[in-house]
Amino acid sequence: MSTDEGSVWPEGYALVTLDETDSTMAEARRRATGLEGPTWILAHRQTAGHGRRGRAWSGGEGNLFATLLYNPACSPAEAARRSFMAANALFETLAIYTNRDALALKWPNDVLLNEGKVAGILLESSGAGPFVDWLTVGIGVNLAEAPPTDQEMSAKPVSLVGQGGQSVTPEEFLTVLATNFATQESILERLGFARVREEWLQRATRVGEVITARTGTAEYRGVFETVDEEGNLVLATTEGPRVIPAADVYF
Ligand SMILES: O=C(O)CCCC[C@@H]1SC[C@@H]2NC(=O)N[C@@H]21
Repeated sequence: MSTDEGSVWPEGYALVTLDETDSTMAEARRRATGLEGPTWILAHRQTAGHGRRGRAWSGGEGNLFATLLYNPACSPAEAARRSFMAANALFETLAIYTNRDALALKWPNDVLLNEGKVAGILLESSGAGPFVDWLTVGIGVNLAEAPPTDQEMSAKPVSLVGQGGQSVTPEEFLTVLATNFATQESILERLGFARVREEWLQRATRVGEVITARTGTAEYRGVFETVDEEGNLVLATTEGPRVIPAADVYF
């Protein structure tokens, strides 16, 4: 498939486009049983979009609401590291439509534009054994408008257009994003997670600076040392190094 702007849809990936759904995550879950191959689900509107930690994810038509459903044939821990690949793919895609120096990645899986949150990533998987049965990589990008928020956010929402970026349709954006994500899969296959991590760290914000990580039950403040081989946040705190698997980060 090729779009008006000339981008080519990646081989081996199916695309389902919906005018409206509750959430592309829920839509993917419903389609997981009969899954024949990697499938991107794109919706123009969501009535019950959600983000990490059960937060609502809203936004009007013109923004991107998409989920990739596939079986990566790996353990749950390896599946979870796909969020770094999604972040790298998002960074590369957004860099086509705006100044790449204004973009940065924020652990664990936000993309910042001029320090505001322009995109979020949500992973869900299923499987009782050593391998996942399926993985969903949900991606929301504020292409056209930043949703209003009354929730506590660690970075205020911004939109691509609102920050002076080019106007792009969700279809065109997803075509480039899907291609960039497929490239990340082949980097993982050929060079391993170490290479994905290296790319992510080059684009990460606040490495070497003092940040705060809130886990829901505890708060840690320290220097953002790195992200380890498992994708954990590593903070140097006054009590020594602290390895954090999941948290919200505040600057
Ligand atoms: O930053 C976050 O909390 C993650 C946001 C993920 C939002 C996307 S929009 C497409 C997909 N469908 C959903 O309901 N959520 C994800």
